[in-house]
Amino acid sequence: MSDQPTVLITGASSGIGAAYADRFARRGQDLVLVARDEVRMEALASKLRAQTGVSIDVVKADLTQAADLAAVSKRVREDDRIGVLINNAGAGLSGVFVEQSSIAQQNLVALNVAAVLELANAIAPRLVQAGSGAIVNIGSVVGLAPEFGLTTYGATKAFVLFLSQGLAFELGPKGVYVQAVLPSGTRTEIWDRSGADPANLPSLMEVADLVDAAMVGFDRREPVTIPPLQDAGLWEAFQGARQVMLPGFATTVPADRYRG
Ligand SMILES: NC(=O)C1=CN([C@@H]2O[C@H](COP(=O)(O)OP(=O)(O)OC[C@H]3O[C@@H](n4cnc5c(N)ncnc54)[C@H](OP(=O)(O)O)[C@@H]3O)[C@@H](O)[C@H]2O)C=CC1
Ligand SMILES: CC(=O)[C@H](N)C(=O)O
Repeated sequence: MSDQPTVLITGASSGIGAAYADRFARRGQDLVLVARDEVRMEALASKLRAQTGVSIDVVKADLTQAADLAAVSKRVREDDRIGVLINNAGAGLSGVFVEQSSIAQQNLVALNVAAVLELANAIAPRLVQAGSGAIVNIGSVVGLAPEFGLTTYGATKAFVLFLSQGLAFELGPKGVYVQAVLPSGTRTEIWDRSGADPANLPSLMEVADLVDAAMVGFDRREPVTIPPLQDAGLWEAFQGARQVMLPGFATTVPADRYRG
């Protein structure tokens, strides 16, 4: 057993989550892999156990199902070897808002929002008590861009960014590191799964490049890591513009433009 914290990764059966599993295993950290496809996770776990010698548990769970989410949440809450949560499981949703069914939107929110929130909620008190550990939430640049037209998906990812920034503000001073990772288009199965038109795919980053960049941000304890953003100054300017507004919210008087 490793003396480093165990890493629980949701959505570890493919794509970004599987790449995270590979990177943390190569750092010698034990893993808990969570997703629905047990066969794929077992295959990944066998390979990584053989290559790295780490211990890996596989947990089959559909995080949109209350009983499965509760079981994973209980594990996160109670297993004090788990010191890093990678909140990665997520899905996309193709089509325009008026054509998406309410149930499809609700399922998306269950996975991309409710499960992320529940697992953060399950681990945070324990990490605060320990004064260490990390929560990594996988958002998306789409959460910054209503103009991309992926309204429901983008809204879930805007939630992930806000949650991460709020948690960083609350938990950072208590020794817990919180990172939001905002990929843009990355070559994974998400496009196929969400029914995206292959003819309209954006240019895609390779998943290994995305996760290696995210790990650089992780090691630097960066609060928000945006691997495709070439000019970090743009993000800083965006944050600065937002923060300039904040003191002005403390007023009891409506702005002049709203007074007749
Ligand atoms: N690829 C991209 O372009 C981008 C991806 N992202 C985000 O990255 C994250 C990972 O996606 P990515 O690797 O690209 O896509 P993949 O489709 O390859 O991976 C998604 C993972 O989530 C798991 N998953 C899906 N539904 C459920 C469920 N109901 N319960 C439990 N696990 C589930 C899948 O496993 P299984 O089917 O076995 O359950 C799989 O392991 C997502 O949050 C996504 O929004 C963000 C920006 C860009
Ligand atoms: C489905 C998508 O839109 C993509 N994964 C992204 O977040 O860029």
